[in-house]
Formats: sequence, structure tokens, C-alpha cells
Amino acid sequence: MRILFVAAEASPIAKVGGMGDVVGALPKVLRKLGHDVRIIMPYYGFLPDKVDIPTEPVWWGDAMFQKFAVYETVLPETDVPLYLFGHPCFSGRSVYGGDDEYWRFTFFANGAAEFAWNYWKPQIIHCHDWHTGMIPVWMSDSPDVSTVFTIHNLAYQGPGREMLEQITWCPWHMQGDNAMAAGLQFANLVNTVSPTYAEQIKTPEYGENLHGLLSWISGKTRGIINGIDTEKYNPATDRLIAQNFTPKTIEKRRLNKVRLQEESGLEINRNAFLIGMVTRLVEQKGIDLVLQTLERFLAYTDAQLIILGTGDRFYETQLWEISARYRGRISVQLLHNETISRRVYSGIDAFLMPSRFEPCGISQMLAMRYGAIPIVRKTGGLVDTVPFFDPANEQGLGYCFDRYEPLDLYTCMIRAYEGFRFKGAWEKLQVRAMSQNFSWYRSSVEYIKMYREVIGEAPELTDKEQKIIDQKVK
Ligand SMILES: Nc1ncnc2c1ncn2[C@@H]1O[C@H](COP(=O)(O)OP(=O)(O)O[C@H]2O[C@H](CO)[C@@H](O)[C@H](O)[C@H]2O)[C@@H](O)[C@H]1O
Repeated sequence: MRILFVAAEASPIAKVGGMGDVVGALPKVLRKLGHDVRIIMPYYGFLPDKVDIPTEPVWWGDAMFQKFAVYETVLPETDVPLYLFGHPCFSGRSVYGGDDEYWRFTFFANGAAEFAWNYWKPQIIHCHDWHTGMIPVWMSDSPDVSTVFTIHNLAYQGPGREMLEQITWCPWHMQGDNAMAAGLQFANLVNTVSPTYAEQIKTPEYGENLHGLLSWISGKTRGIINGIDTEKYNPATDRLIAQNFTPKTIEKRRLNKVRLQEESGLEINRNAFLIGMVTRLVEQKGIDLVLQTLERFLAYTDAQLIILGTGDRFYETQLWEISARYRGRISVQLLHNETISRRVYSGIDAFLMPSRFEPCGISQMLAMRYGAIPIVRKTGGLVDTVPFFDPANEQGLGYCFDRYEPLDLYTCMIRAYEGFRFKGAWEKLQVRAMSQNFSWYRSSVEYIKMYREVIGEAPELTDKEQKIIDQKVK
């Protein structure tokens, strides 16, 4: 199949959060399975530092009364062709933000549609989040191009209908109050990134005002759990961490904890319960719950906390302030940094993710891959990836709580803290978490079925695909 991914992020060169992980990893796996998958994303000002880009474009196009250039390169460390949509409006140093954000990404979506009509015509355009929401609308008049739309974050819905009508072409039959809603209505198939979240978004609590529409389109909506890039994120070979280890040599992992304590200004203490977060600092991630719980938890225990994240200034300031009061016990690093993130995952004992909502969550899977035990709220993809730990039967992978309440989080953290004291049982739990298979090969099965369905083929895997997947998902 010929598939074009259109997205604002692609790891490792332009990643803000989990969408970048998905767009950077899934095409690689689909290509290994024999499909011609390519990516188009904006040519951000920082990209020349990260990837070789030819000076000559492969194509010039027009959209929204502007000319743009498309450059062709390859996503680093893969064989995935990457097209970069070049226009001065993307020459800034950050992916999101700025007064022209809505205009800029709608222009990108329009340019990507032109590209697909005129330069490289795929059978399927795989759209990601509101930035690409208008593409299914425009493609609804092109029966030879089908569209799949993936919801990574329903909270961001893009420009409203009125603005869309002012800046771009909205056909008379277009419905939907904003770019996200338009994409949901017009895409041939829709998916979100976990089965639980696919159900939750049909309710007012999680639907971000689109629950009515999402219930209406539930017949064409799927929930497909994300994977992680298990080649890149492999504690046995990762060169960015202090000490490599495997489930069989888990004792070696301890060195990573000590190094992390040294590097982040925490007291060096092998026995302290070290909790970590690697996250965007936004409301979704439950930072307010952490702020309400933390001091009490620190008073009761000798635990330590490391937070790596950037985001809302309010949370950044609060966390910075609290870390100044608990020197040696809390380390807050207001950065986006891939190397530090892996050193955190490989050194902490437990990974904290008390999300208000969570479409899937990739960080908890990365944490488990590196032997850190998740403490999570039972919501969205966290339900599907972190079964609760039952010490009596030695089952499950993490500590979970239900209600979005400080007391519930507190109790859950205390349970984890107490669990950590039983070193033997904790190590077994770590080994179990590390031995899970979160590979994209597993999740690619559902994507392939969805792609086949959308172009009218039987949604089954070929023998060749099945064989490759069986080899990878042992
Ligand atoms: N400061 C920092 N430094 C370095 N790395 C950092 C970082 N902050 C975050 N990251 C990295 O960004 C990624 C975060 O991915 P998540 O899926 O957990 O959440 P996010 O909300 O961004 O994604 C959204 O999209 C994804 C993809 O579909 C869904 O899984 C998720 O539920 C949805 O909210 C992880 O790879 C993490 O390591």
C-alpha cells in the first residue's frame, strides 16, 4: 500500500510529545512489512541542525495564495522518505505557538493535499490531529485517495469554522465546528490510540465537547494502542544511559540510579525511593494533583522526586519553587532533552503519571521498558497498558488509582513506597515490566487491517506480513 503520513511532528528530528514518537516509529515498521510509507511535515527552522536537507526543492506548489517548496530527505536512522514543506512561516525555532499557529498549520495541510494530488499520490493519507483535519474534507472529492484520521489529543481542536472559511477553501457540504471536528466527520476511518480512550471520548467527561459527534461516528472509529520503538529504546544497547542492563542483569541497573542522583543534585542514596516524571507540564498530566500531594508524601517518606518537563509557566514556577525548598530530595529540570529522559527512565524506581486523561501514553511504556514501575491513574491507555500489581498472585505491572483526587494519589504512592521495601518482589516486578512486548509490530497489525479496510480490501494480513510480525513479537 502507498501511505502518506501528514503530521506536525516526527521523532527524532521534531518531537514535542507522543505524536512525534508515533510518526517517527510506525512508518519504519510498516515499510519493513513491505509498504511504501512516506511522511510530509513542516520544514522547521531548527531542522538543518538535525538532518541533511538538499538545497534544491523537488517540487513547488501553491496553496492559500502562497507559494511553497517541498524538499526531500530521509528520516534519520530509517529508510522512510521525508518531505519537508518549506515556507518562511515555519522558519521559527519551535514547533507550536505563535499568533499564526492556526493559519500556519492549515496552510501546511492545504499544501500537503496539493502535494498528494500533484506530486506523490498515495492510496491513503494518514492524518494526525487537528493540524491535518481539513485534509479529509478536501479529499472527500477524490475517490482514489482514502483518509485515516488519528486522534492523539482531543483537547486541541484547531481553528473554528468561521476562521477556516476566511482563510481556506471550505466546500459547501463541509460540516464541523473546527478543524478537528471536520477531520473526524470526513475521514473514511478514524482511530484513537487506545481502546479505553476510544470508549471514553464518547462521554461528556472526556469528549471535549465533541462527544456527540464521536458517538455518532463510533461505527468508523477504532482504538489502537500505541507501541514504542523497541530498537531505539533498548536498555541493553542504549548508549545514552550510564550502564546497560537486561532483565537477566537487572542488578546492574542500580548504577543508573546513583548516576542520576549525582547528575541531578539529589542526595546519593541507593535505598531512597526515587520517583520520576518525564512529561509536558500541562493540565492533562495531573501536575496539580502532584503539587497537592507532594509535600505530605515527602514528610511521611524518605522518597525523592525528579521531574523533567516543560510546559505551562504556572506549573514550571510552582515546581521550581518547591524544588528550591527540598534541595537534595526534589530535582526539577525545565528542559526538553532526550538524553536526560533516558537517564531518568533507566535510573528511577517508579514512574509517576497521574493523568487527568490519557489517550494512550508512551512514557509509561518507555519507563517499563527501562525497569521503572508505573504509578498511574486508571484512565485511557493507562488502563490498557498498566494492569494493577497484585503481589499475592505476582501479576500486574504497576500501581493504579481511580479517582482524580489528591488523597487517592497519595494512598497509591504510599502503596508503591511500601512495595519498594520488599526488594525481592520489587525486582521481580521490574523484570516482568521489562519483559513486556510493547513493540510497534504488535500494534501495526491493527493499522494494516484498518488501511486495507479503508481502501476496500479484506482486512487481513498477508502470510509475509504475518511471518515478519511473528518473528518480531515473540
Ligand atoms: N521534557 C522532556 N524531555 C524529553 N522527552 C520528553 C519530555 N517530555 C515528554 N517527553 C517525551 O515525549 C513523549 C510523551 O509521550 P506521551 O504519549 O506519554 O504523551 P503526550 O501527551 O505528549 O502524547 C499524546 O499523543 C500520544 C501519541 O499518540 C499519546 O500516547 C498520548 O496519550 C497523548 O497525550 C515520551 O516519549 C516522553 O519521553
